[in-house]
Amino acid sequence: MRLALIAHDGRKDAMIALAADHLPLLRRCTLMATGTTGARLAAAHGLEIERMLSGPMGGDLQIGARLAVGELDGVIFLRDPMTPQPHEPDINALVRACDVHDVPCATNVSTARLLLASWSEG
Ligand SMILES: O=C(CO)COP(=O)(O)O
Repeated sequence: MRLALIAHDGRKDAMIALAADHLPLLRRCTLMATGTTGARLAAAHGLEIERMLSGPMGGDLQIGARLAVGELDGVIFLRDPMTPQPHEPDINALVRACDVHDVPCATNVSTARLLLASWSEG
């Protein structure tokens, strides 16, 4: 399973907690992340993660490009719905790419837990 993990600043603690509950699965996965999210996850859990640029610097676009060529099986993208983001077009492009290529994309913790539980079984 090849997963991308992305969280806005207001959702990074939620991402760390989510990952803590699914470490056996995540350790079996090939992981990529935007820059700061990846750094936080690596520091908190020792996960091996390919880190892209930070989101506002183009990291979402890098992940979208990899997804578009078939290199991802799922995306967990904990967006902060309460805070405007300067790179909103990049965020929309990544979520759109998930829809274009029919790649599962969880944008909140509840959906992410459902996907992770499903992937843990598979
Ligand atoms: O902004 C982001 C996603 O849109 C996340 O980027 P960082 O993980 O670098 O904070």
